[in-house]
Amino acid sequence: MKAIEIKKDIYWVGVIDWNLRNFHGYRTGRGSSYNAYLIIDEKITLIDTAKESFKDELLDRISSIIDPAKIDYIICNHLEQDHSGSIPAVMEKCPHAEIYTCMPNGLKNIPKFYGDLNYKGVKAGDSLNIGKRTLQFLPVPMLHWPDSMFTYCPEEQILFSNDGFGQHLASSLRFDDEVDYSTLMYEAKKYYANILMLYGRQAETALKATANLDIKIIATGHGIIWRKYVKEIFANYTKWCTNDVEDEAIVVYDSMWHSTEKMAKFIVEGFAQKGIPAQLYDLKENHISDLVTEFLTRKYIAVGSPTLNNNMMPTVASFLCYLKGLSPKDKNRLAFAFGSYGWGGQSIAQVEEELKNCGFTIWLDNMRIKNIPTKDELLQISETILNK
Ligand SMILES: Cc1cc2nc3c(=O)[nH]c(=O)nc-3n(C[C@H](O)[C@H](O)[C@H](O)COP(=O)(O)O)c2cc1C
Repeated sequence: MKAIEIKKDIYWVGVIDWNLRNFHGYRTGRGSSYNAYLIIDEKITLIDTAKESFKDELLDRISSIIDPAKIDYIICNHLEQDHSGSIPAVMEKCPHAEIYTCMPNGLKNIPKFYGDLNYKGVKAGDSLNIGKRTLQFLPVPMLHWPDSMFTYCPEEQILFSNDGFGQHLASSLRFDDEVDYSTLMYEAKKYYANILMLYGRQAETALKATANLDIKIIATGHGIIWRKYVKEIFANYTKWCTNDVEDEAIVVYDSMWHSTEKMAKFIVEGFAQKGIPAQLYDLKENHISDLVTEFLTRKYIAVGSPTLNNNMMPTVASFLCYLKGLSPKDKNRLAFAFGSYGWGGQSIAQVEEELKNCGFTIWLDNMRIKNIPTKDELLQISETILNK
């Protein structure tokens, strides 16, 4: 396993997780990578590590450039184990190295992960001279853990952004101009939606903190390194974190006997007649992590469930639980609930309640239809949307 030079004396020494398909519930259909970077300077510096199970691959790539015993500094931009898990394995090779982590939370928490090692805390404005180069630390708390930080190298104009701007995308290629642009941007959007959407304010702060930096390369902690499309990924992050949505709708439902499904189709029809593009998703066929990705840039959301044993269907509950956790709590997002029922029909109000808990504005009274909808009832649905 060889290191890949991304700039003179700066190497990607990460690992590729080709077969990763589930990252704590986020479906990662294209795998991922855990990117680490080795800087050869007067002080040899390793930026981030990798999941513990990939430690041999990481050490192999480092060893293709230098003996890991020579590492002086390890920068831990984020404590989560996919980036920090190989710290003990690396420290076994270079026991005198110093580990830099963000203050206060990184420094406070890291001993619970890796015991008593040689930790140094850094804060906003701190920098570390490593020889010809300097590393400046930019804490980005809650993007997406309390200890998260970016590390910037002004001499090289590289931002080591850890989870920021990352994508779960496994590839033997390392740079944005080498891979398919729409796949790359879709995976960056999916990553933002599933990991960072609830931290929009923190993302905005992070963007402001980097606005005055000259950044030619964003060396991410996952996936592909940005060098050609730096402006584009910054522009998209600005859109995503400010809830700059399109006048488009997403309709999500489950259905046992197709009645709620019929309603869903006439909801899409109503949006289409109104000139609002809408996409329809059956929760039996679609993964919630794909649906929140679609939701990210759409203004309208309609969620439907028939009543099952006095409740909404578990698939719908799961989707709403996930959405509520990630929700940007944006009042400009417009929502409503719908569903078919047999007698009590409790599911529809439950769905509406969860949409309120997501922080959305309820745009339409919920739509309830007893048993199988008639043609007239279905036409009424699309007309209600059209006339709103
Ligand atoms: C196992 C089961 C449990 C149900 N429980 C309820 C219930 O508690 N309350 C209710 O109003 N309807 C209940 N229903 C009726 C369905 O909500 C009704 O048939 C509805 O039209 C189904 O919509 P769908 O075709 O979208 O699945 C139940 C149906 C089934 C099959």
